[in-house]
Formats: sequence, structure tokens, C-alpha cells
Amino acid sequence: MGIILASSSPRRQQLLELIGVDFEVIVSDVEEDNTKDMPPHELALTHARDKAVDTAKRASNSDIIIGADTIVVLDGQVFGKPADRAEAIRMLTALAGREHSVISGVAVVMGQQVFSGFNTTIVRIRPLSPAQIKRYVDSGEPMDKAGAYAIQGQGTLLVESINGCYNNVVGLPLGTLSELLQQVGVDLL
Ligand SMILES: Cc1cn([C@H]2C[C@H](O)[C@@H](COP(=O)(O)OP(=O)(O)OP(=O)(O)O)O2)c(=O)[nH]c1=O
Repeated sequence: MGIILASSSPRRQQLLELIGVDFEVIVSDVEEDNTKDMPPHELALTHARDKAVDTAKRASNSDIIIGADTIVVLDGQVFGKPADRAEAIRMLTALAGREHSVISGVAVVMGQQVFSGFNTTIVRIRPLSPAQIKRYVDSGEPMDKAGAYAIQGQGTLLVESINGCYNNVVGLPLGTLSELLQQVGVDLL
């Protein structure tokens, strides 16, 4: 029996290390589709489950697979990772001076069993000038991040306040994950 993280995200790998989990990484082939017509938290849950179930096909039946998905939601509109610089600028322009939700879905798969949950954090972004947004996008940091910012990086300068779990914004709500792992018999504490 081993624990497998179905994620290419270095942040998720670091967070899992933080809580003392021994794991290997097998990245899933799942492509996220943020245009699916479903409530945002269902979208994050579906993607997290799809990633874990896909990786489970390449693992043993006794392995425990963890999948996750993070999205940013503003006025019901879902922001994933920006496709290009122009989209990153559009996302940050929309988020500036306002509150949005960051939702991370997490799924734990063992054999035929699938457990999943999600967490929501409210983040308020400072008012930003077009020049500030352009400079931040030019740093390259936004490109592989949902909503085009990284709270754990220089993007922290964009954040006015957060309400809820910080690690959920970075990509892996560890409290939610530990509850799911308990359901497959793994107690982290
Ligand atoms: C809002 C925010 C997101 N993110 C990241 C977390 C996720 O890695 C990414 C959202 O993309 P995801 O599709 O959730 O994950 P991923 O493509 O990076 O990795 P994989 O699908 O292989 O698991 O945005 C931050 O690192 N910091 C932030 O502040």
C-alpha cells in the first residue's frame, strides 16, 4: 500500500510533505474543462475525482490516490489557469478591488472507493492599476495559477485579506484532505 499524488503541482507536493505524508507522484492525463455547466464547487470536485480515478488506473488496487483541483470564482464565473498573457491581464483586472472565492476540490480513491470534499476561501484583491497588473503578469508567476495569481509568491502583494484556509488557496486544503484520508484508514495525527 502506498500513497500517490495525482498532481503535477509543486505546491501540492510541498504541502503534502509538510504534513509528513510519504508519497510518490503519478500525474493524471485529465484535461480540465471549466466551461462545464455545473455549480463551481461541483466542477472542482469532478476534476479532483477525475484526476485521482485516472491515475488509479496506473496504480495498484491497494494504493491510495489523491487528486485536487483549484478554481477561482467571481460572480459565478470560473477562472482556471490563464491561457495566455492577455487572459491573465483580463482575470486580474476583473479581480482587482473585489472579493472572490477560491474553491479547491480534493478526492481520495482506494480501489473502487471514492471520497471527495471541497473547501472555500474568500480572498479580497487590492485595487490595482493597469501598470501594476502588467508588471505582475510580466513576472511570469500568474501563468500556471488559477485566477492568475499566487498567494504564496509575489502575488501576496495583491492580496488585501483572506477569510478561510490559506493552504486551500495554494491548492490543497490539508484539513479536508486529512478527513478524507481518515475514511480510508489513514490517521495523520
Ligand atoms: C489562487 C492560487 C492558485 N494556485 C495554483 C494551485 C494549482 O496548482 C493551480 C490551479 O490549477 P489546477 O488545475 O488545480 O492544478 P495544476 O494544473 O497546477 O496541477 P494538477 O492538475 O496536475 O494537479 O493554481 C497557486 O499556486 N496559488 C494561488 O494563490
